[in-house]
Amino acid sequence: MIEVQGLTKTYGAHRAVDDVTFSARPGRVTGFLGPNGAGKSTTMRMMVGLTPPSSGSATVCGVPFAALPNPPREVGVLLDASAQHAGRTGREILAVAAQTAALPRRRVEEMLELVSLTRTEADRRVRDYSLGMRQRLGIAVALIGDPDVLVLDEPANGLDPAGIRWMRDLLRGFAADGGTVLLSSHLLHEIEVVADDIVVIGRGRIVAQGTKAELLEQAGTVVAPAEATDGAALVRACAGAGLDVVRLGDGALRVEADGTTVGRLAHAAGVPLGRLQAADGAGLEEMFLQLTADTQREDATHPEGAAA
Ligand SMILES: Nc1ncnc2c1ncn2[C@@H]1O[C@H](COP(=O)(O)OP(=O)(O)OP(=O)(O)O)[C@@H](O)[C@H]1O
Repeated sequence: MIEVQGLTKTYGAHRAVDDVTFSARPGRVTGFLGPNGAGKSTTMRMMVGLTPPSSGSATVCGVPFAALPNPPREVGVLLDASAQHAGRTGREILAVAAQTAALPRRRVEEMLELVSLTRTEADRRVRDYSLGMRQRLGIAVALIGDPDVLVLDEPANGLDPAGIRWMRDLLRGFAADGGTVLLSSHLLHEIEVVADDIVVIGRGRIVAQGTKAELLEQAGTVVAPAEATDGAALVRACAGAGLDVVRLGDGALRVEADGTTVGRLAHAAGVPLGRLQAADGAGLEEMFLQLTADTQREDATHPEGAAA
C-alpha cells in the first residue's frame, strides 16, 4: 500500500507538485499518468525519501520510506535506469544490491534469469548497456528483495515491443500475487493496457483519478448525426443540456454523458444518429489531452477545439 497525502514541492516560486493525494492499493497496478514536466518524478522521489517535500507526507507499507528497516525487502524502486554506476557490470550491481539488503547471493542469478540478461550481458559494464538493458537491470534491482511494493518511473522507456509486453506481464503477475505497483508514464496507452487504477497529473496537480473503468465511463460517448447538416443542432441539444461537448473532427462529437442521455437529447432535438458509442480508449485519450492541455508543450488538442 502506498498513501500520498497533500504532497507539495516548491522550487522558488514554482510549484512542481501541488497538494497531491492518492493511494495505490495491494493487488492492483496504479498508473501515474501525466505529460512531460507534470510532476511525476518529483512525486515519486518524495515518496522514497530522495527529495524532501515542502509539505505533505507519503507512506509505504504504512510508514514513511525512511522508517523502513530494510527498504529493498519492502519496496522495489526504479527511478532512473541510467543512475547505476557505469563502470560496474550488471552482475556486480546486483551483487551489491543483494549484499546491502542482506540477501543470499543466489538472488543475483535468479534476477538475471528473471529479466533475461544473458551471462555475457551480465558481465558487461553498464556503460555499454542499451537503455532497454538498463531498464531490465533496474527492474532486477527493484525486485531483488522480493518486495511487496514497486515504484517505477517510466519503466517502459527504451524497451522494444517484446520488452514492453514482458514488463506488462511481469507487473500484472506481481499485482496478481497481491503486490502493489505504482508506475508512471507520459503515454496513455502504456498505462491503459496495464493499470487497474489511474491517477492523472497535470502541472503538479491531480486532475483525475479512479479505476480505469470509471475513467472510461467519464470519457463519455462518441456521437455523430446521420446527416452532417444536423451537426450544429446536435451540439446545441447537448450543450443546451449543460453537457461538455468536444468536436472530434470527423463530424463526430464526444459528449460527457452516457449513451442513453445523449440518445434521448438527439431524439428530442429531432436529430437522427449515425453513430452512438462509448468513447472507450480514444475518448480516454481525448480526455487526457483536454485535462492536461495547459501543460502540453504542443497544443495537441484538435484544431477545432472545444465546441462548448
Ligand atoms: N531540482 C529541481 N529544481 C527546479 N525545478 C525542478 C527540479 N526538479 C524538477 N523540477 C521541475 O518540476 C517540474 C516537474 O518535474 P518532474 O521531473 O517531476 O516531471 P515529470 O512529470 O516526471 O516529467 P517527465 O515525464 O518529463 O519525466 C518541472 O517543471 C521541472 O522543471
